[in-house]
Parts: sequence; structure tokens; C-alpha cells
Amino acid sequence: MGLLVEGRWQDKWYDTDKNGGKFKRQESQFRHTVSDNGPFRPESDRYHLFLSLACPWAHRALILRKLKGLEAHIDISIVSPDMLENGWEFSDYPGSTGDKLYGLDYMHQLYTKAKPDYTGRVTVPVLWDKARQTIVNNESSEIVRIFNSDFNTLTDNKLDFYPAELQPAIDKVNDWVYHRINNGVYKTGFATTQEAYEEAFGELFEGLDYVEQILAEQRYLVKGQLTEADWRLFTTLVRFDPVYVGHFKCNRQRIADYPNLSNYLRELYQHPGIAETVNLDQIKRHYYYSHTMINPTQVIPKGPELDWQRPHNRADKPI
Ligand SMILES: N[C@@H](CCC(=O)N[C@@H](CS)C(=O)NCC(=O)O)C(=O)O
Repeated sequence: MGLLVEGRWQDKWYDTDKNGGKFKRQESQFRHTVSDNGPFRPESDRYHLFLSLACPWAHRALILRKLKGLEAHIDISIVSPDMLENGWEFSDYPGSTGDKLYGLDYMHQLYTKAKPDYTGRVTVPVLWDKARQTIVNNESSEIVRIFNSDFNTLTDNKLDFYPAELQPAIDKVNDWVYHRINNGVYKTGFATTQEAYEEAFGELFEGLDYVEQILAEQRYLVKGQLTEADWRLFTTLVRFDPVYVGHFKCNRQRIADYPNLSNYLRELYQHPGIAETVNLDQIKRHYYYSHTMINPTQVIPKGPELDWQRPHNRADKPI
């Protein structure tokens, strides 16, 4: 685990000391978009997605690629689940691919290929442009939107997970789901003081309790329509019982203990194409093996037993 400073790799863990033990996530730095009139045009086989199957942020992008029929147009490279002193690396771990474009050993080499003096964290996902040999975007919330709409002329896939009329409602939900839940599990797990842990823990479970209430009344997070807000929540929910409960000490209760959330999780998991984007082995391996300051033995728990293929009751909801 580390970061690049003026293009040189440094092995350093997150510094929580200056924030009273609190984990603060950095802003992503490559923020271009794909459009008909900019430098990054929507073209088949021009872009490549670098991702980790373990990472919830990368998982959103993988899901949208699948749902929007982009697999034939945008190929992927999957890093190793192990993120240790060299950060994300490429290997032949089962389910990973190696770097299909350049045969690099480490993800940080891709960042310096794009920007030789880059300073910052080396994160996934990365949307890469093969034509210009640079990073288009490394912010998953934006990659999700690029996939949702910017390749429609190529795919003719009109599914819309961010429809104009629902955007204000989706933005509102995303905002608190991000702070309390998606990033909330990290704030809880990476806290290095009791106070910071308890604050994040409280906000996380308030957030989950609130979602449980919403899902008692409607099928999805925004007005009974499946949107990006649901996929963004899904990637955290699917990691919750196998990893966050134990590894990140998010243990007031499991998703399995929430009737609505657990049915909702199963519905999303059973959505066509989604189960194959979930690699539980890599998910568990990444967190338990890479975060050595939380789990120095690197022992990976065997459980829990999960059955997300069981029937769900979500079709009964009025909206
Ligand atoms: N805001 C970014 C965050 C991505 C992110 O933090 N990914 C994690 C993996 S789950 C990562 O690559 N961490 C490496 C690091 O922070 O050095 C996004 O959503 O794309």
C-alpha cells in the first residue's frame, strides 16, 4: 500500500494522525469524459477498463459495462486481489488477467505512463484510452455515467440508470449513501481511535436503518425504478456480511438480519448478468490479506455461508 510522489512509488499507509484517527479519502485526479466532440470519442475497442474484482468502486463500473452491453467494445484487465507494498499489482491469481495491454507488473506504472510526474494514490478503477495512451477517468462515479450514456450510439442500448427526471432524487440518495454507507464502512474499518470508530459506526448503521425503512415502502432506492443508486449501494451490501462485519468491525448486525435489505440484495444479485461480476474469493482475499495493519496474520476466514440465489420477495412492492 502506498502512493506516487512526483512519479516515484512510496510505500506508506493512510495517514490518519492528522485527522484525529479519521480516514479521509482523496479526490480522483483524472476526470475527462467521452463525447462526440471532445478528444475522447466513443469508439469500439479504443478504451480499456483496469479494475479489481475486490473493489466496490471498480465493481460499479464493471456492472454498468455489463448492463449497457459494453463488453464487446471495452475490454478489461483485472489486477491481483493482493495490494501490498507495491500497491495494486498484476498476477495470475485465479480470476485475474494480468495487464492485457502492456504486460506491466504494477498499476502505478500505468499512472506514470499517463503522467510521469503524477502525485497521488494509485486507485482502481481506471478507464484507459489506448489511442492517446492515457487515463480518461479514474473516478468510478463518473465512469458509471460515461458507460450509462456516452456509448449509446455504438451499442444502441437505451437502458438509462440515470434518467434526467430522476437525477435530483438520485443525487440526493447517492450523497448520503456514499458518506454513511459506501465510504462509511471504510471510515469505520480504517479508524484508528475509538472515537472515530464509534462515530463512523453510528452513522453507518443509521444509514442502513434508514435504507431498511425506504425499502419497506418501495422496491428500489428511488421511486420504484432501478437506477445507478441501487448499483452503487449493491457493491457495498454484497461485501458487508463476508468482509465488513468482521474485518471492518461493522458488527451491530448483518445485512442478513435486515428483512428488506437482505431481500433487496438478493434481487439485485439475481439480476441477469450480475452474479458473474461478484467474485467472493477475491473480495475476501483482498481485504483480509492486504490490510496487514488490521489483520497482521493475513488469515482469511472460511465463512460465512451465503445464499443469494434464494428467492426474494421484492416483486410484491407497490412501487
Ligand atoms: N474515488 C475513487 C476511489 C477508488 C478507490 O479508492 N479504490 C481503492 C480500491 S477499493 C483503491 O484503489 N485504493 C488504493 C489506494 O487508496 O491507495 C473511485 O470511486 O473511483
